[in-house]
Amino acid sequence: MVMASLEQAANLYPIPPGLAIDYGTAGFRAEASTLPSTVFRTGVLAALRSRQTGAVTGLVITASHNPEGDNGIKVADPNGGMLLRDWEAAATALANAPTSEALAEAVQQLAVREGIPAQAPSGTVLLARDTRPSGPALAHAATQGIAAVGATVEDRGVLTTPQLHWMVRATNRAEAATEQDYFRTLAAGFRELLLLAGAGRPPLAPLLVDGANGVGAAKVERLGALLADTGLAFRVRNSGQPGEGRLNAGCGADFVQKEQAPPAGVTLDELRAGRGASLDGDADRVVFYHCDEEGGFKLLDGDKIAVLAAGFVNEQLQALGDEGRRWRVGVVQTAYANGAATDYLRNGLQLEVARTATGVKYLHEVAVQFDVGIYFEANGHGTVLLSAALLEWLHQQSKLEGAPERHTAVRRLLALAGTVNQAVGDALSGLLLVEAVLASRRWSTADWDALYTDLPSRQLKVTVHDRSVITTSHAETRAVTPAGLQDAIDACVAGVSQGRAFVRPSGTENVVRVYAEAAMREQAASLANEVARIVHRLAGGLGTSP
Ligand SMILES: CC(=O)N[C@H]1[C@@H](OP(=O)(O)O)O[C@H](CO)[C@@H](O)[C@@H]1O
Ligand SMILES: [Mg+2]
Repeated sequence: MVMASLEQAANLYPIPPGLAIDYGTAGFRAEASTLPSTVFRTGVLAALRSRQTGAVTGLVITASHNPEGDNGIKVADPNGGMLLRDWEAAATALANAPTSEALAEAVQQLAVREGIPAQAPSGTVLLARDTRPSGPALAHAATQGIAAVGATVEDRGVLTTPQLHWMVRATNRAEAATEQDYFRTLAAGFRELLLLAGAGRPPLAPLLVDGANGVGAAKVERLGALLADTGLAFRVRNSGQPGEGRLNAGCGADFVQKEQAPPAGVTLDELRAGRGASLDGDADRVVFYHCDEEGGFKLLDGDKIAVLAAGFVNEQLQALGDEGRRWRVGVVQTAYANGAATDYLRNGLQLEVARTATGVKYLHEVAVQFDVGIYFEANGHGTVLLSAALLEWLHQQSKLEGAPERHTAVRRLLALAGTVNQAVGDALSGLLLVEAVLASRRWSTADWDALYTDLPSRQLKVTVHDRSVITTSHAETRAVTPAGLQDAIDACVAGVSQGRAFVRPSGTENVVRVYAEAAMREQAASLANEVARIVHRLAGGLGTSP
């Protein structure tokens, strides 16, 4: 590596005064104008990771559900998953190195620590961005960073986050890895699942899709066009076209899930006729909703998707008898999972449920330990992963003669692995997964919703002077600091029927998140309010108390 050229290139991207940025829940995120140096340096890091592993890595420029003026950057590891956690600290160190000399030094240290030989292959990074106006300039900064350490960049243009992750995984497996291949793979899996649903199934109902005015809108249109002959009809709202609203403003998966309300441009009346779904700003999350019998808005969140997927997988494995039952199925959730969902998975479906900290990188790590690992955050970010051993066994089984039900189960599981992105959570996969399972089961949205009843819950955000004063333990369900915070929360929860509440600093926004659930809606809301006031009082709240 030629450090002089790195230093020279880095001089064009000086770090803004006072910058302190952290590789958080899902990469770096901040107001876009503060990001060029961070993005340049993350380009350097992704190139080094590629060089170290001898495989391509990926970079996506996006701030997902954040407002349009923010942006960010995430690294895709060679397996298509999130950046190895060991490397996150290096990403933070590189981003915060105060001068270009300090950056070169940090790069040297990383090269030594990770044993990256000077003569290693130069490295290749696949690059993509979402639709934010700040994207092209930041993509240029990333390109410069990648080039500064002699690696090659392949700019794939505007893509969803999961598309880029899928491409990284496919490239490193020497599989076809263009965007067209991505669409073809998902579509082929979906067609197979529909075929196996049998001739008697009702036609697919049209689905309203809220594209959050982001990258997912155009991609979902393309997917829909490819599958039009199956009867799948996406009616896209918040498409980001001129005249529509702004990215994530009053729409998108995060808004709908947190507010438990329909997105802009979708009325309850329309939902009476069919279900809707909302993607987030980079299309790695999806939540569904419908209008219930009382005429109210009902959310079907990531927990509901996990339950639907888990039940379907479970049923296929059961159909394979003792041999099927020897494969371990596990569902991974975070503390935000509704208590009723966890209960249904454990006691209704008799499945193993694991719990991790927030952020799909943690869920994914645990999910890969199962033969079928199903993970979804309540906000709709997740996927279904099938192990290599299970896939190989299924391929063998698919070649054998056997009872038709057995054969169907094998083919369904294989089709699932194509439909559902095996690299990361993917909203487009989520749409197809839900539609295919509902069609297979001949279920309406109401049938799906009726599997279990969510405990009422409420989420709030509190702005504090420094959110890092809150530290947590037990998968973020207990506050360790500041002193007295957890005791005060415990005291509030104590009197509430089926009450549960926790707080944690967000890793993507400058807020503290409050979660509360309880047997009754009003109790969940007042518990959340009370806890928010405690946070404001004990953790340095800004402005007036909530
Ligand atoms: C409560 C919640 O939804 N938190 C989200 C949010 O993280 P925070 O660290 O809570 O800001 O964004 C993450 C990235 O999309 C996602 O993984 C996570 O689940
Ligand atoms: Mg996202």
